[in-house]
Amino acid sequence: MAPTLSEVYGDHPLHLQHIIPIDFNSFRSLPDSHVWSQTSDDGLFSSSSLPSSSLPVIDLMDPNASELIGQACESWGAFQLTGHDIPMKLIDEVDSEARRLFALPADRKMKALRSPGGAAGYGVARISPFFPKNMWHEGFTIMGCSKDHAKELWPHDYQRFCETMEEYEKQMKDLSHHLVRMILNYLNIFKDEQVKWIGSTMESTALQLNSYPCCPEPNRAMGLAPHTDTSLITLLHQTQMISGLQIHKDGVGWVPVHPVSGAFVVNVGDLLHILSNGRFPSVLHRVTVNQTRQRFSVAYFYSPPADFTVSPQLSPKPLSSSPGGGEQVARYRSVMVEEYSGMKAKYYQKALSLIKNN
Ligand SMILES: C=C1C[C@]23C[C@H]1CC[C@H]2[C@@]12CCC[C@@](C)(C(=O)O1)[C@H]2[C@@H]3C(=O)O
Ligand SMILES: O=C(O)CCC(=O)C(=O)O
Ligand SMILES: [Fe+2]
Repeated sequence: MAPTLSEVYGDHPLHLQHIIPIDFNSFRSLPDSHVWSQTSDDGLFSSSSLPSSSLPVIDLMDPNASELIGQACESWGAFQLTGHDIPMKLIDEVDSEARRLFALPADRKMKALRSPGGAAGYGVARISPFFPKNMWHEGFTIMGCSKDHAKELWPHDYQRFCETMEEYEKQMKDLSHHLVRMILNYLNIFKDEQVKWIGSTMESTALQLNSYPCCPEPNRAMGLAPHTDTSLITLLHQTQMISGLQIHKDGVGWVPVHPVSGAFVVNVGDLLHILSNGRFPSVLHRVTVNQTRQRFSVAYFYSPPADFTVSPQLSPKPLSSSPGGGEQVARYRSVMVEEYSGMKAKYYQKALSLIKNN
C-alpha cells in the first residue's frame, strides 16, 4: 500500500520549539522572537499599487472558464474562483468551527498539539524552522480523520467539528477534480495513464485552518512567511472579508488579494509547476496581520496519490504564441509525490532546484 503523506512528514521530526505557538493573548507588545523588521515604516509589507495588478476573478459558469483558468495559471499562478457550487452555509460552518477552535484557551489547544513526527494537529506553520523569526500565526492541520485531536479539544462535543470538516473536504475534493481536469486539458494532458488518479480515492489531501490573532505591532510582524505550496493546487477561503494575503508577481511585486465574497483563491503549487514544466509558476505568497481584527483562513491542499510520479509535460510542437509554453526540454526530472513532499519538508524552498535538470 502506498504511504500517506503524513508518514512522509514523520521522517522529518521537529523540535517542540518549532511546533508550539505562543499564547498570543498574553502579549501587549511584540516579543523580539516575532519582530521581522526593526522599524515600523521601512516598507516590510509595501505592495504594488498599480491599478492593473489585481488577481483575475473567474466565474466557473463562464463558457470560457477553461481558457481563462489556464491563462490565469500561466500569468499569475493563481486566480479567484466564483460561480462554484459549494454552499455558503457549509463555508460559514467551517469558519465558525475554526473560530470555536482557535478561541479555546492556549492550554486546551495544546492538548491537540502536533506530535514532533506528525503532520496533523495544532501548531505553528510547518515552514517555521526555515525562518529566523516566528510568525504571528497558529494553525490546525487535518489529514484524514480529525477525531482524535477534536476529542482532546472538546471531549463531549467533537462530532460537529469532525462532520463539518469531513463534508467540506468532500466538496473541496469534487471541486478540485473539476478544476484539475480543466487545467490538465489546457496543458494537453489527457492520456489515460496520466490522469487515472483523478478520483482514485488515494489522492493526497490536507485541510489547514489558519488563525492570525490581533497583533500589537502589525507592521513589524509576519503572519505567514513567503512560501509556495507543495500541492498540485490549493483552494483557499479567506473568511470574514479581512485582507492579509499577498501574492508575488514577477515584475510587479507583492499584490494584495482582497477577499471576494464566497470566492476561493485557487493557486498553483509546486507539483503543478513541475507537471506544467515550469509553464505555470508556483506562486509565492505571504500573509500580513492587523491590529484590531483576528483573521482566519481555510486552505485545502490537493495532490495526486503519494506514489504517483509527476513528469513534466512537454509540448508536442513549439507554441510560438505563448511565451512560457512550448518548451520541449524537461526543466525538471520526474519525481514521485511522496519523494518531493519529503524533500520539501527537509529542504523547503531549495527542493525545486534539487530536481532541476541542467
Ligand atoms: C500537506 C501539507 C502542505 C503543508 C504541509 C502539509 C500540512 C500543512 C501544509 C502547510 C500549511 C501552511 C503553509 C505550509 C507551507 C506549511 O507550513 O504547512 C503548507 C505546507 C506545504 O504546502 O508544503
Ligand atoms: O491565510 C492565507 O490567506 C494564506 C494561507 C496559506 O498560504 C496556506 O495555508 O498555505
Ligand atoms: Fe500557502
